[in-house]
Amino acid sequence: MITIEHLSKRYRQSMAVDDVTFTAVPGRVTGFLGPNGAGKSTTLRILLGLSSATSGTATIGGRRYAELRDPLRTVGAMLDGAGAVPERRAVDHLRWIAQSNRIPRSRVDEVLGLVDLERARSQRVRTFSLGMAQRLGIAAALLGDPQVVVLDEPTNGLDPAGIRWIRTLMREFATQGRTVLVSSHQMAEMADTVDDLVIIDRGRVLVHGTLGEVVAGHPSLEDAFFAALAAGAAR
Ligand SMILES: Nc1ncnc2c1ncn2[C@@H]1O[C@H](COP(=O)(O)OP(=O)(O)OP(=O)(O)O)[C@@H](O)[C@H]1O
Repeated sequence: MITIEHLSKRYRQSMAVDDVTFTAVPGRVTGFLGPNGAGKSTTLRILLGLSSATSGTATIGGRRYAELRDPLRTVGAMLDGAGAVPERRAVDHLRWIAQSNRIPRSRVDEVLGLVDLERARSQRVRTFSLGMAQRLGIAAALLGDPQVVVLDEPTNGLDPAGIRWIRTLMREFATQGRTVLVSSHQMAEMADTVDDLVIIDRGRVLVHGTLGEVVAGHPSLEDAFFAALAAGAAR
């Protein structure tokens, strides 16, 4: 379970994240939806120990990232695509992460299979298409077989087949009882993918509920989203 409580992050005069509170629970896909600059990545970076909070907490299973005994086996994350050295071969990228986290080498072959990259395993990352790089990023996130999966805009730049693949994968994770938190600014994709939804704008949570609750009373998620943004701006 992911718990964000009264989380704030100030950059000089502006609040990138402003008193954000929500949870993402096991067995469900939680969408984190907001326009550019809303504070999604900042929240996720704090959750993953890559940035510090000004105040409040972000925990995974009740612990801050820095307090996790075995982080990669607890939470798998993909931020900014593969995040691999371009000259490295895909398999070596994964082996390096596995080795530095005491994960058996055999798991590298397993995750390459899970993301359907076996045939590209010896290819250098710089030759990868965007979709392949996203798959490699997901493979790295899955190395520790974590119960919590965090994906920051995983479908950015993907073709419809890639989007469908990621959607199916997230659904599988949830069915397996994992907690899935996925950020996006694409509404159609969220409407097809998530169980629960958090809408954020200008660092503040505007709506948090099940997809049905958020859309209720609106013709579509897109309408609900813009209504939430307008109501937030008027506050
Ligand atoms: N290192 C930084 N220094 C100063 N301001 C920052 C920094 N990182 C983010 N910000 C600001 O914080 C706000 C939130 O940014 P963030 O990247 O979290 O948004 P986002 O919702 O992930 O947007 P996007 O969909 O464009 O990725 C923005 O106004 C951004 O300019």
